[in-house]
Amino acid sequence: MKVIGIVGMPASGKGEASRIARDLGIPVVVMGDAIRERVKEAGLPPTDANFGAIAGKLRVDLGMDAIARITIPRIEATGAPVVLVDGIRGDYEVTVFKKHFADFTLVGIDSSFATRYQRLASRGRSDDSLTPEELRIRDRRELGWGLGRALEQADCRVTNEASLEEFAAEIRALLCRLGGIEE
Ligand SMILES: Nc1ncnc2c1ncn2[C@@H]1O[C@H](COP(=O)(O)OP(=O)(O)OP(=O)(O)O)[C@@H](O)[C@H]1O
Repeated sequence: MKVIGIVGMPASGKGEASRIARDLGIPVVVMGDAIRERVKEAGLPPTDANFGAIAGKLRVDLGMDAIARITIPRIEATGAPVVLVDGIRGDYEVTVFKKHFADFTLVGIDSSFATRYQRLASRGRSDDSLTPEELRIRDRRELGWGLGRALEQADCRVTNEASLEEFAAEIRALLCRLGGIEE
């Protein structure tokens, strides 16, 4: 099984990369879904603060790599030859995946703060930050989990500063190459 991990700052384009993977027939396992399910089970509203609190608690209770360990069976359950994992937030998680999957490639996505803020403001998901200060807080929280160190471990980097079409074409070509899929 080939496993491709996607890592990037909030609103850098990970979700778009996942959508392109699905279009190519590559199943996508979103690490945040395990958190979303737990927030729902706890009867809490789906806010950024609640996702952060539950994710933080899992890491305190079960270790910094808890969410990666919870995600491994979900990846294996797809039984697919190539799987994309979205939502890596820390270097501990990268270590878990590298150790568990012999063929693991980490793709880093780079977008500037200004670009991410602009895109987030127009996305309007229930947990989207709407002020620059809130995005700064989200960035700091994720960097605190080791996101910067995870990005440094990326096997390849894609910049997402131009149009969605350009980004999509670059991601599609990369996923085909990594997954051994004909374009
Ligand atoms: N190159 C681009 N041009 C225009 N819009 C883009 C581009 N890349 C991403 N977007 C849009 O920016 C928003 C954020 O992108 P996306 O949801 O993929 O980020 P993310 O990294 O998954 O975010 P999060 O970390 O919050 O889950 C989305 O509405 C997406 O459609």
